[in-house]
Amino acid sequence: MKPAETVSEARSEKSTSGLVMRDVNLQIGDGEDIVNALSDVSLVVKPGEFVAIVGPSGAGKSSLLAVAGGLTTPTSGTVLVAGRDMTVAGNRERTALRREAIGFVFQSGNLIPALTAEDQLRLPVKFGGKKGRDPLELLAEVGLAEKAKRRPHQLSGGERQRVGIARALMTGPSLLLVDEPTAALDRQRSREIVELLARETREHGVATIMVTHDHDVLGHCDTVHEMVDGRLSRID
Ligand SMILES: Nc1ncnc2c1ncn2[C@@H]1O[C@H](COP(=O)(O)OP(=O)(O)OP(=O)(O)O)[C@@H](O)[C@H]1O
Repeated sequence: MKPAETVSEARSEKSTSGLVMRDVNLQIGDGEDIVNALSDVSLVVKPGEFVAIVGPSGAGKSSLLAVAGGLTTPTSGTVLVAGRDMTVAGNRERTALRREAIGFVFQSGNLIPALTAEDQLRLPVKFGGKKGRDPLELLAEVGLAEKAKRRPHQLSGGERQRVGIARALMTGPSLLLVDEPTAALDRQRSREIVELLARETREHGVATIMVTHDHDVLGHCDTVHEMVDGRLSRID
């Protein structure tokens, strides 16, 4: 049983269309090998808010993204995305919610080698079954108007990352989960990519969480949280 206060808090936050995580625990493994990947993690990210998560390797940052994105079910706790509870949704509903309401951006763009930039953007809409934004307009928004017909090998690392960001925004997600977006980029490109994420977050009212090791880019974020041994605390 959850304490009554937590339940009513979670209910009153149902109208928040970003992310609400309350008292989330994730245990991985069994017996003596059990790892507390997440311990009592609570985090609210409102629409238009840009949150960074830093912390040492193995601290639980990827686990947090996996739970927030409905890829992993936590051992206990509540995870609301766009007001819907990911932890009680069945597999099918969770997949639908993920496609409609959540965008993922990965380290190196994770693009499909054979597809042009424009076609990379059409994919999530094809699978999501939801009317998406106009790919060419979105490519222009991320500074790639001239490169819509290029395939990933004809783009720079920063440009590939921009395509990855545009693709994640195609369905107009409530929540954007970004894992180490600047890992493969130099300083200048890193700054530009994070500036782009900050702008998209604010202009489109997306709740964005970015995991990063790059302390240079934290100035663009609204709040910074640190993950240590599965525990999350706000540091800025
Ligand atoms: N499938 C798994 N089986 C067992 N333990 C796991 C598994 N996945 C993750 N872990 C453990 O859970 C903890 C959190 O891992 P997680 O990948 O979330 O950390 P992280 O902060 O993202 O690390 P990094 O910065 O290196 O990517 C670690 O102790 C890790 O070893």
